[in-house]
Amino acid sequence: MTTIGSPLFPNATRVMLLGSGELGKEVIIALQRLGVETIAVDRYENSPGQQVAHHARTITMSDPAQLKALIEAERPDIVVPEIEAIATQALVELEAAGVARVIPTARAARLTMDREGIRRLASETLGLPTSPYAFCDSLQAMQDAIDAGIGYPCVVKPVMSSSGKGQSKVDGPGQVREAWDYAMAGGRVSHGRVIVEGFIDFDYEITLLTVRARGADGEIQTHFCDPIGHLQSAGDYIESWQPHPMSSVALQEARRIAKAVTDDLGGQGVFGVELFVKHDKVWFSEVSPRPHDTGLVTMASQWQSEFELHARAILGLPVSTALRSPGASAVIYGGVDAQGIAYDSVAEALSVPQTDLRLFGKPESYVHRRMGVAVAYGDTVADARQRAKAAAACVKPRRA
Ligand SMILES: Nc1ncnc2c1ncn2[C@@H]1O[C@H](COP(=O)(O)OP(=O)(O)OP(=O)(O)O)[C@@H](O)[C@H]1O
Ligand SMILES: NCC(=O)N[C@@H]1O[C@H](COP(=O)([O-])[O-])[C@@H](O)[C@H]1O
Ligand SMILES: [Mg+2]
Repeated sequence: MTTIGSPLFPNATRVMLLGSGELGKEVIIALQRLGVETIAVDRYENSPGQQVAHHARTITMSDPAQLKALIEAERPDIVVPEIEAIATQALVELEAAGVARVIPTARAARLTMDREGIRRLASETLGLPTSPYAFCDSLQAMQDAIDAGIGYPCVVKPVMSSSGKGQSKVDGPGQVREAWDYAMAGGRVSHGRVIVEGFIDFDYEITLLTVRARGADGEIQTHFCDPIGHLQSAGDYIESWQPHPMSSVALQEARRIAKAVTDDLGGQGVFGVELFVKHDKVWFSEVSPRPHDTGLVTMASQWQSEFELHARAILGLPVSTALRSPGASAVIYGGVDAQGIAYDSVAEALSVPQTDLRLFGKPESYVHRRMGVAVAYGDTVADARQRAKAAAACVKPRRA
């Protein structure tokens, strides 16, 4: 039996989001619709989620002392990591001490915040197919790893980064130093360590949203959403669509890999399992133990979006991953470096039939910061993609 209290009363069911960007904002809205009291935490004030939560807190989430102090003071029933750059070791300790229930588990948050943790688990412990890789602490070590077998082209990424920050493709020896310097400057938390991966020449890549939720019998069940196809530019997603067609062999393999990883990580909630596919061969790339940016499309394509699924799964409620319609999403970048920007031509965007917009309300725009997204549904994926792109292209962010 799941009981939910009343927000702002002593019996409230209180959920704390660690990271409150565009993804957390939607999780918070989903939780609030179920009567949950929400606490949005982020590294800066007036983050998207903080604008809609009952409570807003701003701390350095990568500082274990600050994170512990906040969780001990607030004592939420559930703690939901939303971004990688968190002092996850503090979460492990708080969970072990019975102070916090972390989604999906503190160990999953710790392993996935660092590319090394999740890559070694997937490849070396679970034996899943991945690109060849090496972890390196210096430019020389990276050059040696490339020469010793990773080869060219390869991809260099800080061990702690997301949305392509600090990531670059290296086509030959002349680009190695540049890739190292870019990685050092681009991580979310500077660590001086990178992963260098052999480049996989895939036909397409997908996110397989995988939900671990309790069934009526109280046992954890694994549910798969339809595969989400996506396009990336500079390591960051620009378009996604659902469903992405796959051969039954590749789909079965994708589900096998997703199940193996999520079974090991455990807990309850949504996972975004990123996979590369060529013919019937599937490689594991990485996994988010939380809703995924490419999954924004599910706001148009599923009966229960990935955010609603996450809210339900963590509260122990039933879930359905059923598709409602083919759908697509297209990203709106800031285009300018400025605070308090304005968005022109919103009506034109929404005059594209079967579309919707999310303007995240981030207080500060950068040229390449994701500030909004257009979502669309259609008779086919091609139709939905065309609508989402048309709507996104209408929106014109500018200096106020
Ligand atoms: N080894 C590889 N071979 C080919 N393409 C790659 C490889 N690694 C990464 N990419 C491309 O770069 C994209 C981003 O890589 P990755 O997911 O590792 O970065 P990220 O910073 O974690 O991004 P996000 O936070 O958006 O998931 C991938 O979706 C893929 O398109
Ligand atoms: N790929 C991970 C991802 O999309 N994460 C989303 O972006 C936010 C950070 O955005 P910001 O860098 O613009 O503050 C995070 O809080 C999360 O919502
Ligand atoms: Mg990724």
